[in-house]
Amino acid sequence: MTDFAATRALFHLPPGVIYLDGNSLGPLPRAAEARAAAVIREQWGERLIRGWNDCEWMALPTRVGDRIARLVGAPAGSVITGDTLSIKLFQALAAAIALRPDRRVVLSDSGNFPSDLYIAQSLLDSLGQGHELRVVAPEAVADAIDDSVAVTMLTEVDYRTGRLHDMRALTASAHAAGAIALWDLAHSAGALPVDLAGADADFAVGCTYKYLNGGPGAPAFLYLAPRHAETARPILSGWLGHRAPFAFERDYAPAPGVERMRVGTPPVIALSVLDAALDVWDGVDMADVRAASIGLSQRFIAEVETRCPQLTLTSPRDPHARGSQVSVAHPQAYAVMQALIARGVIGDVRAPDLLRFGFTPLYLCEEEVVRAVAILADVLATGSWDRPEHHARAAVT
Ligand SMILES: Cc1ncc(COP(=O)(O)O)c(C=O)c1O
Ligand SMILES: Nc1c(O)cccc1C(=O)C[C@H](N)C(=O)O
Repeated sequence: MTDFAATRALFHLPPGVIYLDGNSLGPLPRAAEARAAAVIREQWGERLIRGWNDCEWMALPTRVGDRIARLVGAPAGSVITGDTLSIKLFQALAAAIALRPDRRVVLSDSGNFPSDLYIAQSLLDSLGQGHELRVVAPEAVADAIDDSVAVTMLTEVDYRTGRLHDMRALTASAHAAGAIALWDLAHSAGALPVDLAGADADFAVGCTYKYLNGGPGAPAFLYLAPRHAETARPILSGWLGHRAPFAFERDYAPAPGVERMRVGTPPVIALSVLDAALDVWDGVDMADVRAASIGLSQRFIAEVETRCPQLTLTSPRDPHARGSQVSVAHPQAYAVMQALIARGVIGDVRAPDLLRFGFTPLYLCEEEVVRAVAILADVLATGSWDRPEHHARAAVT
């Protein structure tokens, strides 16, 4: 049984804050702070360039990848870390398309994160071979998979509503139609059990700054199914994806397995911080996390529906049909959220009208959820959100 009081003690949480935004940016694991200082002072500071060998910096992308693999149901040696999610998505999609050279359609849905759709469209345009990005409603994905589809490119958990796709069923449908299945796990990794191998996914990508608590801009990850490991073509063929980077050969030859999806120099400090952040997961059972997260989000919904008649639930009511976040609509969502944040309850908003809250049992308990909704109810009932300072828009939301 996971000891959530013990995991909570591993985080620095600012006093007076109830943090319901770990689905966007996880809080600081104490070990990450110590590791950052040690890597900067002792490794970079003292070892200088010798750190590449003495501190095994070059192995970080795979070593950290293996730790993430355990959390997303992937075998060791199938996950690489580095770059950003947008870059890893580009690489995975390009490699997936190349595995189906006779097909021209990439299928996605309108709930996908815009960056994924932008990246896909720009990649398809650059190929100049008449590829089409077909975007359907999330509920229409299953029926839209046919033998024109080269790749299904889906984000398992919708960033706005938390709606959860059935990864196993949709991957099976994609394969039955001869397509490749690519999954974005940005809102899944560390939020709920993911079984990439069991679902038979071909590619997956994800970020580590949300539920994996790797810090702002933390490196992304990419999963390559072992069956494609020797055939997938890395499109951003950087030198560190070469089979022998320090041979400095004129021509590119891919490294074995997922290592070919490396691009350039690993972000050593960021990967070290992420490595330390992942210590939190030692001894954590993802099934326990899921059960606790459902408990928190169900309690949140029940409290909101009892105390906040001004809000409308926009997430699936069935906890098994959503990830670890809940959104509710209010016409003045932005100002309401600013008023809430001013009272110490941090969530976020997504335009035009969604208040979004993430549930992270590693450091959040039910009493805080109840208290957060009491404050939200007060903000709504008193109209304290309707002050000029709460309407002033920040650049990043
Ligand atoms: C589903 C999804 N895909 C892609 C991204 C973009 O990731 P990044 O900005 O790290 O490249 C995000 C979040 O920003 C996301 O939620
Ligand atoms: N990646 C982000 C950033 O650099 C700044 C602010 C927010 C983010 C996010 O992660 C957005 C996020 N993917 C979302 O679910 O909306």
